[in-house]
Amino acid sequence: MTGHDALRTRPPEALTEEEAAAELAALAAEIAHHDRAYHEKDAPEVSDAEYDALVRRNQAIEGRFPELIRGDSPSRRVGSKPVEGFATVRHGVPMLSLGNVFDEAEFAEFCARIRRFLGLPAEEPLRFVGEPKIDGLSVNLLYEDGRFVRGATRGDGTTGEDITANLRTLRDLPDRLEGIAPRSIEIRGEVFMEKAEFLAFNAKQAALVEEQARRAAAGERIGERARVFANPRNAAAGSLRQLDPKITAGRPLKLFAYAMGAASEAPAATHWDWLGVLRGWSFAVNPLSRLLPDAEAAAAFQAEMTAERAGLGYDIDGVVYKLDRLDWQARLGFVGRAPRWAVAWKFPAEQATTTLLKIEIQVGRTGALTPRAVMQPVNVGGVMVQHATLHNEDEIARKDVRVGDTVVIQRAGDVIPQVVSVVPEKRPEDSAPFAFPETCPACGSHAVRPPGEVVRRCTGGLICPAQTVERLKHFVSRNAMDIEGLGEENIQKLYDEGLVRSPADIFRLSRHAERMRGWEGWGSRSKKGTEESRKVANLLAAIEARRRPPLDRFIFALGIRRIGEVNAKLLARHYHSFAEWREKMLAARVIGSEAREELGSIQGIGPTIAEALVEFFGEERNLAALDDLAGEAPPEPVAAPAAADGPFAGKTVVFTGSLETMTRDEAGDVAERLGAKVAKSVSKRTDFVVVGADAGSKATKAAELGVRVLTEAEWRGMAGLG
Ligand SMILES: NC(=O)c1ccc[n+]([C@@H]2O[C@H](COP(=O)([O-])OP(=O)(O)OC[C@H]3O[C@@H](n4cnc5c(N)ncnc54)[C@H](O)[C@@H]3O)[C@@H](O)[C@H]2O)c1
Ligand SMILES: [Zn+2]
Repeated sequence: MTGHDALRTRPPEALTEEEAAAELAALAAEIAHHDRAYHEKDAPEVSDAEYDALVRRNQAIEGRFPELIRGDSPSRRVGSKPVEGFATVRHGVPMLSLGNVFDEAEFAEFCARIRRFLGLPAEEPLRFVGEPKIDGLSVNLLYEDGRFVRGATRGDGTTGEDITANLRTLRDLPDRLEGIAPRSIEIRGEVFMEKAEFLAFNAKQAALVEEQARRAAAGERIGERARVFANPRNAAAGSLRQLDPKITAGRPLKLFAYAMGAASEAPAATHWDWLGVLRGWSFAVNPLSRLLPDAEAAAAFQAEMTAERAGLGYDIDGVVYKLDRLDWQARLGFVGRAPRWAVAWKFPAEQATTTLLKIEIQVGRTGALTPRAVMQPVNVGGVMVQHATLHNEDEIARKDVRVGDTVVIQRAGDVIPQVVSVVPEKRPEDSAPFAFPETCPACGSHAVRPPGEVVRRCTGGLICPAQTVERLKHFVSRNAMDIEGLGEENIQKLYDEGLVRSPADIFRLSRHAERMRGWEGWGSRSKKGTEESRKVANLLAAIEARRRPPLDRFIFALGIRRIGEVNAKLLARHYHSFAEWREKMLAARVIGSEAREELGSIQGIGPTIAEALVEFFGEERNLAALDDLAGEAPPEPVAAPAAADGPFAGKTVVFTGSLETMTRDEAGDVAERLGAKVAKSVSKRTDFVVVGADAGSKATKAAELGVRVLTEAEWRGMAGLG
């Protein structure tokens, strides 16, 4: 705990003016940081409950020391600045935030303030409209002469991001207002994602992330990175703020309309009637919204929504209460960043304490080890919870979570429950810090964690059951062994039937031909001579055709971390035969060995790639599977690149400086394919030096030695890259 956190637990009355000023400064910085993470990056670092606690602490201190309120106080700001890449839109009327209340007493205070301001007697009932507060992204929709002309995010409240094209992809957004519409009107509402849609969408994103991680590990270049979102709100915001509206169109977004901004004429006198007008214009209005005759009805509605919350299709974090009379709203106006006439009555964060029974380690399809808490089942806000995420090894250490601990878990809008903290006073005496396993629970192979990465991974790629199917799919894929007819579905079937457990098994399938013909769709109930009855024969023939794979494809097919096609080629060309490669890799396991140095000296093979190879060969069981495979499908040595004719055939080329259109490794690969040798340093035997930006001494040396120097454009031209 930092000294600052310690201060925070003291009531504001107990602070000196100096302490209060210091804490306000720290809070301003911290809240601004979280605002950026949440609003600009859609990637919050703390839960909403934790964030709200900071905001309330700030309010409490400001309430006690009003003269210390800072110019950049979080109580004066809304959201965050629009991000770059979007045009900005100035809202006709600012889009603000909402004040919060957490219980009946605070709600009563809110009502009392309204009465005081309007000079209403205590008997005068306050009529409200209650609307579930969906956790989404508010948008401002401008209609002119009944046509949708522009849509924007809230941004910092005054200016937002222009997301018109993205909004047009929403099915819930009418392009035209039917019937009579004002000349100009701003309509406001919430864009959100339903829970089930969010889960399905995020699962797809998670698979994409894994896939990209695997491809990146294999040395492939990845375009835009996929990401998983912390909650539906961030997913909706991230989806809506895409520079490419086609991406938005593919996301399951919904819209509920609920407010009015600037308008050339007022279409209603009460908020409730206004919702009716919106419905008439065929906007979706939340059907749970309700007209509440007085504060007691509001409190009853709050209780009702608290009970119904868990069963709703979308996340809500409270209920918004708006004074129904628009003339009163106009008189009340705004204070700071929120209207005086509306408030968000938030639900308490859904937390519960229970006992941690076990920390389970799950192995993902790419070998990632992820920890999961198994707990004594407990009711959290109406839902029974037994599992919670522990994120990763570092998180467990940071929170010092131990088996047997009493833990606080939370479902604060987030769909996957999290372990927030442990209750140290309740820790059993004999407890020990959790030791994250260094072997894979699925296969027993070493699990390693490369420096700088948070994820520990199983190295038993070829034998780990958790990874087998994915590995096998990669093994047979087009750029690897390229076995026709052995797609993902068939691999899965062969795996499920127990016929294929390792790559070598594929080459032993002919032994099971009879059995395979018995499977439905594989030739059983089909007439002789049909496509289906030939399926098994075709498949076995396709496998036979790959029994002597070229070494580079063979190496790539193994799915070793960081060994993509390019690196596999480099290795195959360098070591020439399988036997040589295997022997040198085994020898390279020793740090400082000659073989290790040789590996490191190959142009294009850096230390992380060398490390990945050594890791793979360091696992005895990988070696057994590899030898088994090489016995069934012995790889063909790779001939030195054909000395084609052309400007680079048989020449020695050096690349220096940074190229704009490709990495040096990629350029080297191209040059080799054209029959050139790629060298690292310039000598008299060098034929060409290709110079990129910031080229250093090599360019100078080339000039001294009279070696021909090429610009990147000249090199591309000569290499036929256009
Ligand atoms: N975890 C973090 O790091 C982090 C950071 C910043 C903000 N937050 C969260 O964001 C929220 C605070 O941000 P805020 O300024 O948007 O305020 P707010 O969420 O308290 O209230 C304003 C917002 O409520 C939404 N809303 C939903 N239904 C509505 C309805 N029927 N009528 C009117 N508005 C409705 C609108 O989007 C509006 O902009 C809090 O929930 C906070 O916890 C979290
Ligand atoms: Zn494993």
